[in-house]
Amino acid sequence: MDDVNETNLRSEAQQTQPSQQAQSTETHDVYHHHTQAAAKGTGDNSAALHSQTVGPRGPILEQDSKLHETLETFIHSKIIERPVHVKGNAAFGYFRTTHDMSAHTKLCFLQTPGQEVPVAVRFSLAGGNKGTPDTSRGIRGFATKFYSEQGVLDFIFNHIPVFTIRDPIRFPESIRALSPSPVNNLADPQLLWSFVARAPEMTHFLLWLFSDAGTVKSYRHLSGHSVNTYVWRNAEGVRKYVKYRWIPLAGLQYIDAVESARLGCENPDFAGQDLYDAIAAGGTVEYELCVQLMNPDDAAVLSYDPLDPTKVWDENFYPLQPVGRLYLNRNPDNYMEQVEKLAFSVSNLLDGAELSDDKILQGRANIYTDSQRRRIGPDFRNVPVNRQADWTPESQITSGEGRYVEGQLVRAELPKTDNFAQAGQFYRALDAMQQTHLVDNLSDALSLATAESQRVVLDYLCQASAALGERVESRIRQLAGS
Ligand code: HEM
Repeated sequence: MDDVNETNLRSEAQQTQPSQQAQSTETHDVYHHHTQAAAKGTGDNSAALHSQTVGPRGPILEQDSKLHETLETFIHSKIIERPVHVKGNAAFGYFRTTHDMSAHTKLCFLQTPGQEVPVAVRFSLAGGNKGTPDTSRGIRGFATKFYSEQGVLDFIFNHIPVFTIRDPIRFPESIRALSPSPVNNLADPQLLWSFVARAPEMTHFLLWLFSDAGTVKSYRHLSGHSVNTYVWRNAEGVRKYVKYRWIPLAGLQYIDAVESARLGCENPDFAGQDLYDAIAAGGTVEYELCVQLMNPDDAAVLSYDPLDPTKVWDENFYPLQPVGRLYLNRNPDNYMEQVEKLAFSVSNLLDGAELSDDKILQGRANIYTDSQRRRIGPDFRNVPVNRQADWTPESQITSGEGRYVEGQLVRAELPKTDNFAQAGQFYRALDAMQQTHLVDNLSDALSLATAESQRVVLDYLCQASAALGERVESRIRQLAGS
């Protein structure tokens, strides 16, 4: 199995022969063996193996271990779902460095243009379940595993640049707000809006979500944002803040609410199918990796905190710098082993890449592997696609080695919150049609909230942009009258 999966992960330059690839599709469970055996029959289509019975009409014997193994193997063929990002699709390929990043980071595969590492990427829907339409409004995940000579590095990104909250202790509450009712498993707008009313920091995220950026048709046309601020450390030990971004080379594309609903009915797996078909037809799906770099001292002079994931960094001051390109050119051939068991963690780091003090990022540091121990089992690192069979706790790269930190233990908000300025900038930067889509989408959803939640959320919108707040309020009045 090890050899087989090693084969699947090699970069394009080292692609395997078709016969080897076919071999990798074989799963060695008893169930599969039986169906294969039946299929090979010469004209006799009866089952290759029967349950052991007393006479041909039964009863079945409890001692029939062949039957037992067959059924027992079947019930273990599924694993526990991820707690979030349940629905997803993956592809394999490689990353090629285009720019020497050694001035900023020791990351082993970013030292020389032309360096290549194999990668696995999983795109996902952050919310919903395995039946949720790919085109429905929501956040898409974009997770990448780089298999370098020094070990594995994971990027676990979302498709919009800002997050809902800035303290991880609110994560369960925020996910419950975006989930169906625990009472009847049906959509309950009060869950979302009562949370938003208690989370002014979510205003920026809300505008992104209800703009057309919240409805995506294809994984080949979306960005990936690190959202969180990470750290790069160079050979001299100098640390810089870094935000990463994947830019789709086929261009960024969003759809509006009408097309989202139409495509969702047509094919709930629209984006997954589109990705699979593009690669199966011999195509390559490509993204450019860019970074924004910041001197940590800038935090003192900025109006916002660069460790706050509800904020973006102004590209005029922190320009996007190209790093390399991602090429996806191979579909998985075993969904369970290569997609469901993919185990990403922000703590899969390499020398030169660290976590910052961004509280959301720190809150994520251990929870991914906790989830994987539960859903895959304690041996999740030994699953070939995760390529960490030699991993030990000592081999883990921990962040900030040697850094001096001092302060009082507190449970406190960041000193600079600035919840509304960037939300207003986002609205003003949209063209007239996009502004109208945002107003309509937001009004339709907010009109279902209680009067009190509406009042509070409208106040947040007005603080972001008086024009936006007024348009949403008047549209809600219109909807109530119609
Ligand atoms: C406190 C904040 C967060 C917590 C507690 C959290 C927790 C989790 C957990 C437990 C999983 C499932 C892991 C697994 O079973 O394999 C997950 C998956 C994921 N998370 Fe987060 N998360 C947080 C914030 C974020 C942020 C800010 C992003 C993006 C920037 C993000 C992106 C993802 C993605 C893309 C996946 C799916 C990975 C895959 O394809 O397997 N999460 N998260």
